[in-house]
Amino acid sequence: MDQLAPGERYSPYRFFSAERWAKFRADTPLTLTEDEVRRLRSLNDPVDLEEVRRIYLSLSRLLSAHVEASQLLFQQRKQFFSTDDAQKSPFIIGIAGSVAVGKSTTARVLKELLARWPSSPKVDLVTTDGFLYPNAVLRENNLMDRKGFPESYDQGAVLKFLSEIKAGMSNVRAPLYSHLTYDVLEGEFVTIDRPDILIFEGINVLQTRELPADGKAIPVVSDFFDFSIYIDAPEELVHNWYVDRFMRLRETAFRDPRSFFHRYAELSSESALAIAEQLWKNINLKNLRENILPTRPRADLILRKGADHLIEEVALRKL
Ligand SMILES: Nc1ncnc2c1ncn2[C@@H]1O[C@H](COP(=O)(O)OP(=O)(O)O)[C@@H](O)[C@H]1O
Ligand SMILES: CC(C)(COP(=O)(O)O)[C@@H](O)C(=O)NCCC(=O)O
Repeated sequence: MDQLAPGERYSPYRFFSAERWAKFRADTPLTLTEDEVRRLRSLNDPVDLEEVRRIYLSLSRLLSAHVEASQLLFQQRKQFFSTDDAQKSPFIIGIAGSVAVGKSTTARVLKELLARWPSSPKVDLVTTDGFLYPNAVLRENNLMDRKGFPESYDQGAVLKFLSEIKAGMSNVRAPLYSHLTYDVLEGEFVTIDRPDILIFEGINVLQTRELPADGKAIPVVSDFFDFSIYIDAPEELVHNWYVDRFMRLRETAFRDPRSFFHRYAELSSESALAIAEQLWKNINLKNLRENILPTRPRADLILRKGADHLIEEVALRKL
């Protein structure tokens, strides 16, 4: 299951090497600078302007075609219903993938590229960590070792948020999370006010649930998506990225006394390494195998990374 399917004939995807994919950029202009990319990337993610040129410009062009097509369909629906008062809802892009695979960098780079289209769309980005239950609730329910698993999120709040966004409502609030305190920021929200495009990023966004026996289906998060992306990489590489990042954070963020992991800043590197390995193996790897990787075949587009976070292969769902 670790390789993307090599045979295209019976696959729902078309596969492209990064080099072939880069050609679909056509005349899409490069609207970011090296400094901007550096500012957008996460700790330990070496994405640079060349990677934006190679991968993200073609992706931006593809997404532009999808957004245009959805606007056209919206106009046709209006004609179909002979109505003029239909509310245009935001185009929602979901981004999924393992912890430490680099979702945040991709989401931020895309947000900037899309916002710089000639039509200057309003693009917002929301991450799902704000919808995690607060640590107090997780502790009460013995779920601290299940952070990131489906049951650690307030799924009802996620669905309410997305259905309000899709209904075209203004000033919809999303809760916020702090990686520093490792907890939801109580009473802090970001307000999303009718964007043209919303990027919704998190490990769990393509998850499904069992079909209800009574036929009364509750929606899943991806029911609200117009396009979905899964960021993929071999398990061993993601493991290395997680551990390397943890060791870098130990020298930076963990030094802050407010950091949940502050106590690890003073540990020997061997002990810190052992903790990182434990967090990876007992929580994030388990979650990747049980809940995240199984959702990969649901994505419209899969970006497959190799060493150094560089994308080596792109798989696009056939129409
Ligand atoms: N313990 C931490 N302290 C500070 N920042 C963190 C910590 N863990 C993760 N981050 C940052 O949070 C963001 C999200 O990380 P993560 O959920 O692992 O997803 P991804 O690496 O796919 O973007 C990244 O920008 C990462 O650098
Ligand atoms: C907060 C996360 C679950 C990521 O959540 P997401 O933003 O994808 O909803 C993850 O960064 C995390 O904290 N995992 C728990 C184990 C660990 O400390 O690495």
